[in-house]
Amino acid sequence: MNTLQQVIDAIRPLDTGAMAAAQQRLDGLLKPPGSLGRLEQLAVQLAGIMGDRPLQFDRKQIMVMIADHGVYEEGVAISPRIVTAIQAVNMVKGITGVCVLAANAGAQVTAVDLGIDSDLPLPGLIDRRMGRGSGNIAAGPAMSRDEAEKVLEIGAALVSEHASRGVSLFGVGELGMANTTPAAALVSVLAGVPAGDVVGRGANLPVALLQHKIDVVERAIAVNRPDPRDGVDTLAKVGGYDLGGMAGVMLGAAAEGLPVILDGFLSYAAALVACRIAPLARAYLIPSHLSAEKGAKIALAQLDLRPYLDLEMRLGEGSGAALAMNLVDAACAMYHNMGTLSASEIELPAK
Ligand SMILES: Cc1cc2ncn([C@H]3O[C@H](COP(=O)(O)O)[C@@H](O)[C@H]3O)c2cc1C
Ligand SMILES: O=C(O)c1cccnc1
Repeated sequence: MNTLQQVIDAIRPLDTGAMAAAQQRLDGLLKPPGSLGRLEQLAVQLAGIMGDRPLQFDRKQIMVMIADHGVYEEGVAISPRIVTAIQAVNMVKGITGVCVLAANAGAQVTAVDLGIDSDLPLPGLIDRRMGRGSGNIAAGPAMSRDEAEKVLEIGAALVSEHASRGVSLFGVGELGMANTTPAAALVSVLAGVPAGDVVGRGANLPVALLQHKIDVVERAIAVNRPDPRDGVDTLAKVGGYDLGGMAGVMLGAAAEGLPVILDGFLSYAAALVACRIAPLARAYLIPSHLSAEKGAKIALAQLDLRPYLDLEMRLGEGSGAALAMNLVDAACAMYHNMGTLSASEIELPAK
């Protein structure tokens, strides 16, 4: 398994030559140049990521990073804690939202246990358990710095294992009751905004409990004093195993030179961690949808990413990443299969 430093050192800027060539091809396709809008920009980004490799993604994989959270005990979530384990098993059964949307996009789902609070390993999950949930961030750190590095390395290693088996497009997802609390703490710290601006209702927390959740996030930051310049420190102090695993998947994909599609709010928090650790990783991130969670816009603005879809979704699991895989396929189909202006002897004035 590569060390975090090796993963960081392997990340390269995008291939600007391939991007210029892709732009030229797009401008020559049978349409007014630019008229396929952001689908064209997506194709250019993908071309820059793939360089001289084919712009084609036959094997797609959504990595669902799963863990419990000590901060659950502060009463910041209303779903029973056991739902993490139950829903993890449902991932293996293929009946969750992400599984159904992934199947519809021709993608596989891998469910990774990074720290579910359960007596025994759960059948069908990849067991990378770091413990039975991270620490309660309202009282102390989520994990040690060593554990934070390890969970990032685990996420990156899972990507390289799948890449060596031919996966060329990744999506991130997560599962973990109460995880919108550490995610809000990460966004508050890394975007430098008050907790009240980024704490949302997660999975239907009653509005009456929202101020309590804000107080818990503020306490977590006051107790742990994370250093916003240090992504690993911030993850260790106010993050969680699932969020760290997601950041690791992003760093791993960037290190492999492969695109990785974000999901909702939890993925934005993890992306802020990944980009704080390795700013070059950002170029490999493909936003999918605008989560309905409060704080989504702030997190995406900090990442300087504009989502493609706005379906008012707030499920998580990787559901938005699965949907955006259809967009990636569309961008590739457009790029390869459209006719050209020149073959139809059409000449257009410059853009
Ligand atoms: C049945 C069920 C399925 C889910 N799938 C994703 N989440 C989402 O909700 C949780 C975060 O919200 P909070 O911080 O309020 O607990 C995470 O597990 C997230 O993946 C679910 C939540 C539930 C209840
Ligand atoms: O944005 C998300 O993905 C999200 C929001 C709330 C709860 N679970 C997931």
